[in-house]
Amino acid sequence: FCQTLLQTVFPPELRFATVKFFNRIFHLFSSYCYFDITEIDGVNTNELYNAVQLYLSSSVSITGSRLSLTRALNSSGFTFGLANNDSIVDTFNGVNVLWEHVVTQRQAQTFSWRPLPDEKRGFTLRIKKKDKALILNSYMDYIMEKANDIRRKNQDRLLYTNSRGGSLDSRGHPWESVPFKHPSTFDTLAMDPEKKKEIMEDLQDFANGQAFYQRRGRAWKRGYLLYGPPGTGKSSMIAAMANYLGYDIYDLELTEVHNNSELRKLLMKTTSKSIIVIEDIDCSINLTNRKNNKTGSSNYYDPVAAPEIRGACASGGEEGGNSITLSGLLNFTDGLWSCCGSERIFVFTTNHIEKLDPALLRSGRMDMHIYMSYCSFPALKILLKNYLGYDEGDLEKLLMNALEGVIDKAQMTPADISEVLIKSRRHKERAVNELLETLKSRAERNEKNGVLREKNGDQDEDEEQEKRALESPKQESEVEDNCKEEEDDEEKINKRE
Ligand SMILES: Nc1ncnc2c1ncn2[C@@H]1O[C@H](COP(=O)(O)OP(=O)(O)OP(=O)(O)O)[C@@H](O)[C@H]1O
Ligand SMILES: [Mg+2]
Repeated sequence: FCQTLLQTVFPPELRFATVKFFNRIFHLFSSYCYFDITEIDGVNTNELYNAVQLYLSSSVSITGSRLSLTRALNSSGFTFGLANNDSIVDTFNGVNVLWEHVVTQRQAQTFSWRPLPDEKRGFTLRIKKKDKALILNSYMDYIMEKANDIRRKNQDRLLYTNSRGGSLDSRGHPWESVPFKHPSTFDTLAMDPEKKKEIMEDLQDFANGQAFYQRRGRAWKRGYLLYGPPGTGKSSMIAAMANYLGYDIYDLELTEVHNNSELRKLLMKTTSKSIIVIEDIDCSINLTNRKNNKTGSSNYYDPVAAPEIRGACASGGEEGGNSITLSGLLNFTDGLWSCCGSERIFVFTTNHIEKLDPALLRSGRMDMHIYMSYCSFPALKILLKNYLGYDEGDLEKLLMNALEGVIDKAQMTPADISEVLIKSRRHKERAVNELLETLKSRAERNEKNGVLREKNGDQDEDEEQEKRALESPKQESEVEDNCKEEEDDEEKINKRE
């Protein structure tokens, strides 16, 4: 009766104002203040929410009595979390704070551009008012840092892809991710040890170079262009880089990106400490620069990607403005947008460096051009060690000399060679002999082809010629390097192989 009376006597506005008033009074006398960290902030995913979740997972696992336990698909580890509406006390600089995980059901969905999750999740942080300044100044930074560390250490790194096209998931992410478990490392990568060392040092310099980049007013990013025939380890190199630095990989499928602004959005949603990869860039560039496409396909042309690209060309005309342009791509890597995060590595791969637009190759765009060559003798030694366990002195000198004599002429890729070795890895000696035979026959065939070519005169798609074509952009940038001449020891940038 009283309630009905109240409702009739007090109009809703007045009731609302009364509640607000009492809330005010309560907060005035309360010694605590509260911070809500919701999972979704308007339309964007709140990075802080994920960080808090991860940060708390370490302390929750020890002290919590009711935990949520999750394991991402294909992941090798579990993540503890605070159960719904549960709370935990954390201590920072001697100050106690209380975290509560608040989960409420979302009301029936009103109209929205994209579906929102059914549950509204968030953390509430309760701290004493007197500790507010102390905590906010450093606690949040501490949490972000700690969460990143935990993720890199405990969890698998992630491989992101934009295969969904332009659509976003219910949490507003354009990227889909899976745990990244590629076993390739710099130890397993067969290539010239000196070149390998140079790349590893370059990566290390980059990762430790925050102050260097800051002081020189450069965005903290680095670009690598990997080029060479298929099966020479370009993708393996990217995996090795990610494993070496502990970075996530964003594998950008350009054929799924419809226009420049979509490309920008994708970039904005990448996190720092990541490698952004565009494979087979020559195929993707042809997507819009169709004038350059007249050269047609060649023996390295990716047969899987080809129909897709042709389809994309047919649907998205360059005049319609509905496709990515080269300048859009360059802005992506180099323009103002490329620094909307930090500590990022861009890696482009191509089988045909000569097909790339010079604008992509000019100095400063891709800091290092790395030629992934056919298997050389030092690289072969690494493969023999990795596949058969043979060390430097284990094989007879005569055999090693024979291998050394044919390896360059055979022009076999590390992928070809590992195929031979893996086939008879149970019988090591047989494997080496088979390899020698294969190398010899390949070398012979190449020599014969070479003679044939001299007779025909017009075989333009051969590796020798390609190599020469590959040299030219390199030399060009070397000249630019000399012009720049910043005599600084730290400046190991712009080294070319
Ligand atoms: N340099 C290398 N060291 C060790 N293994 C290699 C190397 N190159 C190739 N391989 C082996 O060959 C396989 C294919 O290599 P990878 O995918 O890295 O070649 P790629 O250069 O990316 O080729 P594509 O141009 O076709 O993409 C790998 O799984 C790896 O086992
Ligand atoms: Mg590859």
